[in-house]
Amino acid sequence: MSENQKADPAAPAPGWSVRHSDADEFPEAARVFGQALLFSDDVDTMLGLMRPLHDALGYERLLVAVDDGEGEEVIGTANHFPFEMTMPGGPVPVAGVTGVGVWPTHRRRGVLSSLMRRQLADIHADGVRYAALWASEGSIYERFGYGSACTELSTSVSRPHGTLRADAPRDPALRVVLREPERVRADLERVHAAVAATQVGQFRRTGPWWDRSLRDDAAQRGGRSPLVAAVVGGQDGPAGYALYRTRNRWADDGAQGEVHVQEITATTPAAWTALFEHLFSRDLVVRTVFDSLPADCPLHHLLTDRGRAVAQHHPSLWVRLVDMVGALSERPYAAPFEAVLEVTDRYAPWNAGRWRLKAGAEGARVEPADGAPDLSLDVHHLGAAHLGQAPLTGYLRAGLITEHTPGTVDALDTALHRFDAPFCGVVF
Ligand SMILES: CC(=O)SCCNC(=O)CCNC(=O)[C@H](O)C(C)(C)COP(=O)(O)OP(=O)(O)OC[C@H]1O[C@@H](n2cnc3c(N)ncnc32)[C@H](O)[C@@H]1OP(=O)(O)O
Repeated sequence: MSENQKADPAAPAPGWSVRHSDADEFPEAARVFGQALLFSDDVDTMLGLMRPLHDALGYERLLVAVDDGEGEEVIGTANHFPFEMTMPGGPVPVAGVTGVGVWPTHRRRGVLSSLMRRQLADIHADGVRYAALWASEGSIYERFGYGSACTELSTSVSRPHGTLRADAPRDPALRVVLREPERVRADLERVHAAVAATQVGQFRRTGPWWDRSLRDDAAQRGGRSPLVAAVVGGQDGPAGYALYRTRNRWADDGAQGEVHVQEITATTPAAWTALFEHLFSRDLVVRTVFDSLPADCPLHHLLTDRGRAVAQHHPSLWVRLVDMVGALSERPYAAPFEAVLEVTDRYAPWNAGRWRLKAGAEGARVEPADGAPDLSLDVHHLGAAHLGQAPLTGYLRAGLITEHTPGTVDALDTALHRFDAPFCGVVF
C-alpha cells in the first residue's frame, strides 16, 4: 500500500504522492509553506532569508507532496534540520521538524498525514531517536505523536521595577562590554556552547545558526535598532551575554524607549546579575522585554519585587519519541521505576505495544511484556513528559490516560522529574 492511500480499500485514490525534493525545488516548497503560514514576504525575499541556512545544511531531508496531475504541482511540504540537541541523557541527534505547510485548496485531505508518516519513517531509518518542533497551533501535532514538552516565559519589566535585590550576587571583577555582535562572536559562541551542552532543549549552534541568530537586515528590524551584544566576563573569559535591540520612542512627557532582549544567558549567578543591571540601567528606557526566558530563569528571584514582572508562559518544544525504546533507555531517571506500559502509536507502529520499563539512575531496560499493563497511554504523552517539565499526572487528572495500578503515574513522574527547566529559545 502506498503511504498516501487510506486504510479503507474502497476509499478513492487521494491523487497525490510524497517524495523527497532538492535545492532546485525549494522555491516551490517555500511558495507553499509561505502561503500556508501567511508569511508577509514574497518568495524571493523569503528565499533570500532562508537560503543561507538551508544551503549550509542541505536539502536532502525536504519532503514534498505533489499533485499527481499534469505538472506535478507541489501541494505540501515538510522538512527537518539535523540537530544535536540536549536531551535528559545529554546531547543527541534530534530531527528539528520545520517548514510544514499544505496549499490552502488542498487542506484536510490527508496531505500532512502522509508527509508526517513518511518523515517519521525517514527519521527512524536514520537511527535518530527524537523529533522536535515548534507548533503553529497546539491542536495539530498530538495525533502525530508529539507532546508539548517545554514552556518558556516572555517577560516584560517596567522601569521602576527593574531593580535587583541588595543581596543579588555582584562580582566587582566582572565587566560588561557593549559591542556589535560579530565583534564578540567568539565570546557568544563559547558561552552558548557551555550552556547548551547541559540545558535540556538547546541545540548546538553551528556556524550557519549563528549567522541566522546574528542576522540584522534593516528591513527585518521592525523599527528597532541594530542588534547589539552585551558580554559580561572576567579573568576566566566570557561568562554571559545578552543580544538586544532598543526602540526609540517619545511621548509628551518624555522618553518612552524600550529594550528588546532577543536572547540572554550566563554561566554564573553574578554574570546574570551584571547583565540584568546593564539592561535595566539603559537611559531613556521605560520597559525591558525579554522574548523568551527559561521557566526557571534567575530574573524572577533577583528582582526586588518579582510580582512586577509581567511573565507569560508559552509552549515551545513539542517532542516526539521516534524510537521510544531507545529514547527511554538512554535517559537517566531520578528514582527507580518498574512497570508495564501499554503504548499506542498510530504513526510509528514499531513503538506500539506492551513494554516493561525498568528504570534507574543510569538508564532503563525496555523490553516487550506479556503481563497486564499498569498504565495505558499514547506515545505523545511520553514525549510531553520526557523533558521532565510536563508531569503525566495532569493527563491522568484530565482522564486522558488510564492507570490500572494505582500509584504508577506518581512513580513515573517522580522518575522522569528534572529540577532544571528545559529551554530552546530559538524558533526553528
Ligand atoms: C513545525 C511547523 O512547521 S508548524 C507549521 C504548521 N503549518 C501551518 O500551521 C500552516 C497552516 N496550516 C496548514 O498548512 C495545514 O492546515 C496543516 C499543515 C496544519 C494541516 O494539513 P492537512 O493536509 O490539512 O492535514 P491532514 O488533512 O493530514 O489532517 C490530519 C488531521 O489533522 C487535523 N488537523 C489538521 N490541521 C489542523 C489544525 N490546524 N487544527 C486542528 N486540527 C487539524 C485534521 O482535522 C485531521 O484530523 P483527523 O486525523 O482526526 O481526521
